[in-house]
Amino acid sequence: MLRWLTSGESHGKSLVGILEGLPAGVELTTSDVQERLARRRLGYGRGARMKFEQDQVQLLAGVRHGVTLGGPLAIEVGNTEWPKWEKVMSADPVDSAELEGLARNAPLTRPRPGHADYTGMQKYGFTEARPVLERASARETATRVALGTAAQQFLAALGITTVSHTTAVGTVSVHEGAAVPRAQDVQALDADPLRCFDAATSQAMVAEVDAAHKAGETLGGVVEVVVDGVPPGLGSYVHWDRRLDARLAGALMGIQAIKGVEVGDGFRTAARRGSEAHDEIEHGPDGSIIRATNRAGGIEGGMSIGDAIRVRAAMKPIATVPRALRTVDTATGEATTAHHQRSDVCAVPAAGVVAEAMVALVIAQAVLEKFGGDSVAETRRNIESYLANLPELGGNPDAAGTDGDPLQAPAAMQD
Ligand SMILES: Cc1cc2nc3c(=O)[nH]c(=O)nc-3n(C[C@H](O)[C@H](O)[C@H](O)COP(=O)(O)O)c2cc1C
Ligand SMILES: C=C(O[C@@H]1CC(C(=O)O)=C[C@@H](OP(=O)(O)O)[C@H]1O)C(=O)O
Repeated sequence: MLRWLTSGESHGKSLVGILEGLPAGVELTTSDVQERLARRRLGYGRGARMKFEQDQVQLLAGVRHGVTLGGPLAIEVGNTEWPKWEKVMSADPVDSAELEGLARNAPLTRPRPGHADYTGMQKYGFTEARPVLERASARETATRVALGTAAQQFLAALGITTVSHTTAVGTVSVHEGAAVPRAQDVQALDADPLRCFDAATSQAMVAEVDAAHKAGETLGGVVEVVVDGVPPGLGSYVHWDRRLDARLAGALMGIQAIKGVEVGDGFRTAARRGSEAHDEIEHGPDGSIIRATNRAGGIEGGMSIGDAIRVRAAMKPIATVPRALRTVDTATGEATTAHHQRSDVCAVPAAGVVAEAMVALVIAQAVLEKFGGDSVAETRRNIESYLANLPELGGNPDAAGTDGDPLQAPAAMQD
């Protein structure tokens, strides 16, 4: 079973992630992780912190000479800003005289609507928001991207690729039916200020961010993750918690500020008639069974069907609004405005990179559940054997690749 945990505070010394259950033989280097983390920092509209703070990656355990060993993987993402926070965030007690007068240590008693501040203080018994926001902050997503890199490397070795892109920022969105990026488009996406695959829409998104910035506002948006090469049959219809769509949705909703998830055409499907909503089954040119469309996003009955998986996540606008929202000072009870030092105007492109990492972790988990394997080679063998024996029910008897026997695998999949 693949499982993962993250630890660390926004202004702590380091974030640490542990990934347990990854097979041996996955190629993974420090620069692979660094590269993905750099991608998470991209995006028009991110705040000052992305410029002055750096991620310092160390593969602490589970990898030797660039290849995983099969034991738990431990990745540290150190924070170059730590010297400035050493006293404020010290694990050990600090003399109160040393903290006195430190602006960074000023109690945050004006909780931000839309963030975890107020209820976090109530729930954990804090009198100010610092101890809450340190963990609630999306800085933690750096760890997910680091662990997601390992999952993506594993999946890539099996021919499964993941890519994310921005489909909406505020009111600007890519048009229905716009081209969907694939793995080979990652460089082009990274070069786009908003990781949007449509140049004209991207320009409009830049203008939307500029307008929000000028107005002291923040923005949300929508990201999409596309996974190619997934074999049919991951997940299951037999129980709610085994459904692949449910697991992907849970992982995406677990990202800070994500408020909605769509699988395939999702909410748009709800407005269609049945005949326009589903993916009809037909014979491809070689007689194999294919789908005429991919509206379902590659998942039916809680199982991957073998077509590209497409999932979208909707992000709410950043909670730390420069034009500060109304709140109550928890120390005095007076009506006031929420604390604001700085913030991202829009972090949607970064959320896409995080979403991609979460999707990769869930798909890797589902692959290992179905196919097992202590080494990548073993997982690959198991997948090949499964595919070679997967019956192509209803294949065209006259076409190459099947003799029409429903239990006969297509020739292309046989050893
Ligand atoms: C990549 C990323 C960057 C974010 N940057 C900020 C930020 O600069 N300021 C802020 O207030 N919230 C930011 N957020 C959102 C907060 O983390 C989020 O609003 C908070 O956790 C509450 O959201 P929730 O109700 O979904 O938990 C960011 C989220 C993500 C995913
Ligand atoms: C540090 C990161 O994101 C942070 C996530 C975040 C939040 O409230 O979620 C708030 C901001 O931090 P601050 O309030 O200190 O400016 C972001 O910069 C990061 O993604 O690495």
